[in-house]
Amino acid sequence: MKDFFKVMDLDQVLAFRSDFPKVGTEEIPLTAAVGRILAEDVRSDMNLPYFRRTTVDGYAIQAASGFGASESNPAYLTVSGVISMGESPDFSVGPGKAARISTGGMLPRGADSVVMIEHTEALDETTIEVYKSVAPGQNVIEPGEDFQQDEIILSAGRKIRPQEMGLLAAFGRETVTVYRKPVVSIISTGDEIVPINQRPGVGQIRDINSYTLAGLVREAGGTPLGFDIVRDDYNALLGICSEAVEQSDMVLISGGSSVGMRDFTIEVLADLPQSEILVHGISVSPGKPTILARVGDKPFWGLPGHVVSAMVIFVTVVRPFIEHATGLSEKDHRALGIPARLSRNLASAQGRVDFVRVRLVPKEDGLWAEPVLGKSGLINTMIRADGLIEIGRDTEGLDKGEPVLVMRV
Ligand SMILES: Nc1nc2c(c(=O)[nH]1)N[C@H]1C(S)=C(S)[C@@H](COP(=O)(O)OP(=O)(O)OC[C@H]3O[C@@H](n4cnc5c(N)ncnc54)[C@H](O)[C@@H]3O)O[C@H]1N2
Ligand code: MOO
Repeated sequence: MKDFFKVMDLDQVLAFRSDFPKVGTEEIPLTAAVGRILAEDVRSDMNLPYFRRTTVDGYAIQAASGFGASESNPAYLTVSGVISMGESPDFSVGPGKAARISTGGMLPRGADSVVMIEHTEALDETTIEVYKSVAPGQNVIEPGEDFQQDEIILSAGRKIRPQEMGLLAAFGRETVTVYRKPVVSIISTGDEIVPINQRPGVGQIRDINSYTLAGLVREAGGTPLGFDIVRDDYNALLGICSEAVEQSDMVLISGGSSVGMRDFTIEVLADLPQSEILVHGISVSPGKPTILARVGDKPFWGLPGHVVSAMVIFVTVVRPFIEHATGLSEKDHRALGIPARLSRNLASAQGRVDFVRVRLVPKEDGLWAEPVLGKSGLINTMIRADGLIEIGRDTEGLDKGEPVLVMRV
């Protein structure tokens, strides 16, 4: 009988990431950059903001001119000008003076703060009463307060979110160099699997994994490349696998990873040119029957066929490899979960890591994680779940009320 012959711990498997290269880079328009991974360090070529600017509508003054001012004892200041937006004021504000200014306007020389319009009253064209004092620097953004000239404002490996797009825009970057999106081939195998546009006959099932995996690949920053369903046939599988390796940066094949009579994945992988089996079996549940091979310099995964197992292995193992390929600075999704408390006791076998599907339930006393139990062939358990919790390999289980981290799925 066949057997799993290279069973490894999760962390041993994850350590293989560094054996694989990152994908190349490309220059893209800033408008298309959201979700991409920066491949360059970006340096500021000027202060942001470039000039001292106010955050309110009011009067630019020297703070000392209004010290001690109150409703009952206002300070009287002389208006020496109005500041036009987008221009540098050509006058200064001395002691006892004020200049009308709008939000975002540049402070004139001499002024160090801005008193809000609602804390003043104009007595006539040139005189105001100030009812509230301001501290030096109040209601003002200093030059370089946001970002200083000549600093690294974003480092390579950073995921570009809308706020990073805004920052790049602030520095006039119309294009940005990012890592290419890794192309990930997705192959489903099994004589019983039919395309989703067919009504399954008795003994058949529609291809679920190609779709869950394509969604997961996209979420992880890759581009999925779909293939036709492959029958349980050594030659057919070998042909498609060779094609997939040619056309992509990583291959995922689901089904046929176990040790049954029709599980050819391991043989095909062993026979592909320049192939080395790194892992055959991971000490996790669900998803033990997982294969990782290196074909040339590309990772090739045999994922378990069960719909939940394929997803769990993707988010816990495959995703970190995709993120590595995209150049993303290391991000530990398992450690970044949402803190919650377990709603019931959970038993677990020692010697393997268990990933348990949970639903998040907000209650008066905080967030609770309620296990969604069920076989790993049932997609409904993933539909009802909000995430996964991890039970460590040296733990016999968790007690009701114990703190857990919920990794979103
Ligand atoms: N004697 C043993 N049998 C099994 C073991 C074991 O350790 N010893 N492990 C079980 C576990 S756990 C899993 S998971 C499966 C994994 O098996 P395979 O990776 O070889 O997958 P298949 O047998 O091809 O399929 C399993 C199951 O999933 C369905 N499937 C497959 N592909 C798809 C798809 N694209 N869409 C929807 N459903 C799919 C398939 O019809 C099977 O029902 O092995 C256990 N057996
Ligand atoms: O490991 Mo299987 O992947 O438990 O269902």
